[in-house]
Amino acid sequence: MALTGRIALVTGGAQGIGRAISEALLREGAKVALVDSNPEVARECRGRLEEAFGVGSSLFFECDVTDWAKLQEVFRKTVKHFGHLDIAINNAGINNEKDWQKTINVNLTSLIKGTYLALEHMSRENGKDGGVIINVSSMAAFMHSPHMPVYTATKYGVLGFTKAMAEASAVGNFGVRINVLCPAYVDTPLLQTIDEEDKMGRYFKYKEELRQSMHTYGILDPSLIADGMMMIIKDGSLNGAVMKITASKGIHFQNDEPMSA
Ligand SMILES: NC(=O)C1=CN([C@@H]2O[C@H](COP(=O)(O)OP(=O)(O)OC[C@H]3O[C@@H](n4cnc5c(N)ncnc54)[C@H](O)[C@@H]3O)[C@@H](O)[C@H]2O)C=CC1
Ligand SMILES: CCCCCC(=O)/C=C/[C@H]1[C@H](O)CC(=O)[C@@H]1CCCCCCC(=O)O
Repeated sequence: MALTGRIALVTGGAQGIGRAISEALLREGAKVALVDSNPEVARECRGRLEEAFGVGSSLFFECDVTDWAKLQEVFRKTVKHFGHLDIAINNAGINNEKDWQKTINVNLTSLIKGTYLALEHMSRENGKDGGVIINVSSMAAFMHSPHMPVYTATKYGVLGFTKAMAEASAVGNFGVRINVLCPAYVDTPLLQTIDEEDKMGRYFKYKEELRQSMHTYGILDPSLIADGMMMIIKDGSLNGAVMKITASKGIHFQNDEPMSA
């Protein structure tokens, strides 16, 4: 998919991985709707992006992805403003083992809703022209840790949901490629949550072990995750792909064992 004139929507787009992919998309001539619940980071991000890529290349929506009505409105306004939607990246995610139900609501429930909204505006089922969806899981879906059990559960859920939706899209001829991306540790503010007792709750006492895990496995730059996302966006053959990104192997894919009869 060449990106000039393509329209992307990125949740959690104002910081970290979401900001990295938003910048990468803008550099390649796409237009981006950034959806984020944090007005401060969004304001700073907007200033930088408009300075670098011009006013009008991006839209900013202050929206908590758990607010269903607002999320519907954001998708609707994006399509109304730009005319169509080609790329949806469900990236927004948190780590909060204390308020673990919020973690499920942001990381999984709202990602499911974001996927369905993207299909509403992209699927051939609805007379649209197709597109690509990237859902962000984690290597926590392959190497669980005792420190973040609910975060881990949400990332397992994102993996399974996305693989199933890719199959549904193929069977239903949606014309939408649906893929999942599983990074290891990435150098973003999310990692600071391991030092916050109000986020780690009962698992706060394990923070040194988590630090050691980060040291063992390394911490990736967000730009590498953006590179992986761009690969998925540009490779029209990818549907149902599970992209892993680690320090040891870089960008690579999970090869599923064939289903046995
Ligand atoms: N940083 C890491 O080590 C890894 C992160 N991931 C995943 O990557 C995704 C992005 O994470 P990071 O960029 O690291 O986090 P981050 O905390 O740096 O950025 C997340 C962005 O999402 C926004 N956000 C959070 N909750 C929101 C909500 N309810 N509605 C709208 N926006 C919301 C935040 O305001 C922030 O701008 C998450 O799904 C995370 O689970 C996966 C593997 C590793
Ligand atoms: C602190 C909140 C952000 C958590 C980021 C994340 O998703 C971390 C995942 C780790 C999980 O909690 C336990 C792990 O071991 C995950 C990292 C695994 C890295 C594997 C690298 C393997 C390799 O390099 O071959």
